Amino acid sequence: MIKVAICGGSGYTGAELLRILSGHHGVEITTVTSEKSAGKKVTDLFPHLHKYSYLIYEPLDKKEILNKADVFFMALPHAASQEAVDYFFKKGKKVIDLSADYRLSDTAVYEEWYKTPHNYADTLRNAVYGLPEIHREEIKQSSLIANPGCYPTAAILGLYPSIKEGIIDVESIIIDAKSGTSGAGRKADIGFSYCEVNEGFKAYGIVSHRHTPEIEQELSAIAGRGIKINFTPHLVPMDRGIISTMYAKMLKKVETAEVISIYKKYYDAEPFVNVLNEGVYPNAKNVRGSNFVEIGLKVNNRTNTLIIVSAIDNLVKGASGQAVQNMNIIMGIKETTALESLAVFP
Ligand SMILES: NC(=O)C1=CN([C@@H]2O[C@H](COP(=O)(O)OP(=O)(O)OC[C@H]3O[C@@H](n4cnc5c(N)ncnc54)[C@H](OP(=O)(O)O)[C@@H]3O)[C@@H](O)[C@H]2O)C=CC1
Ligand SMILES: CC(=O)N[C@@H](CCC(=O)OP(=O)(O)O)C(=O)O
Repeated sequence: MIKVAICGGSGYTGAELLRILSGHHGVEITTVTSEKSAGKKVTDLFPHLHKYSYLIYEPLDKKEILNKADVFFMALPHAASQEAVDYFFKKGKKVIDLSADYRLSDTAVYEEWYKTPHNYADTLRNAVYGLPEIHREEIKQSSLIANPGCYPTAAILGLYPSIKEGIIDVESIIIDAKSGTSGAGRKADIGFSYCEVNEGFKAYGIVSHRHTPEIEQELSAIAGRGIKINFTPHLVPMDRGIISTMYAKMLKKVETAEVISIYKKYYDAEPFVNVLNEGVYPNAKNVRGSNFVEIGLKVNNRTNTLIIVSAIDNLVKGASGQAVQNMNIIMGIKETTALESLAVFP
């Protein structure tokens, strides 16, 4: 049995880790942390997680919980994660960080976009960006996984084959993404209260969203040169789900059917990527509650543009599902364990 601790187990991604791991027979959850709910049962906050009636939240006391687990999931806000990740990693534990603290390989870029210091450049050098479809071999060798952001997961997987195959002009990429409200976490915030979000639909973080450098870092590595993107996120009144619609000018004359066939070849062996047939486009509902990614493609011959649409569940492939996928890889377990469920539809 792999002993698992979830630091930040009272938030949405922490709760989603518990839900997914409830179907993982090789795992025992020994520790869940919360500062505000220390002393309460998991089921006091989340009755749907009744399988865990024995689990009681405790504060994140690093020394106290160190020997209770082999794998530490860090489901904490960025900045709050940095020190604890460094501590558990240096003590020889496997660490999967759901925050953004170890995703950007350059601390100066992190500090510019997150407006907070990064104090662990030495540990950062050991982190692998945990997108299995692109970095599986490095993930296998690593004990510190920087689990990707939700928008970057949808965008990078959608763009990867087109960039790799030189189909699109990387200077022209536009990423227009929409997320459900759980993407903002469970914390109380007026901007995410019912009346503010329900029946609304708004753009935010234009030009300034902190996922911009993360997407640029990964796309630049794929392209082999520096890429700058236009990325605009939107908030939609759904609980969960991301749709990312991407546009790029084409460098080659390729018809839709051929682009789809290239994508199918790229993702043929990938258990969680579903490239849709011509004329079928992603729906956030088709991936809700699942670790799947849907990708739809269409060439606009009139404007010489490739349009790529990807859909994920932000809490699953965009966070906790991908984190479990990474745990399975680093622990040498079948990668799809506890992740095979199809979407909840409708
Ligand atoms: N929501 C999403 O779709 C995605 C989220 N992420 C990232 O995952 C991480 C967790 O997100 P999410 O679950 O949504 O966030 P939530 O706000 O829902 O939960 C945050 C958790 O962190 C704990 N926490 C907050 N501050 C501290 C602190 N200073 N020290 C210790 N514990 C603390 C909270 O505990 P307490 O009970 O004490 O408040 C809570 O358990 C974030 O970094 C987020 O950016 C990544 C991809 C997608
Ligand atoms: C709807 C919404 O608010 N979404 C979040 C993204 C969540 C996420 O993936 O954030 P991290 O990179 O911090 O892990 C946001 O835009 O800030």
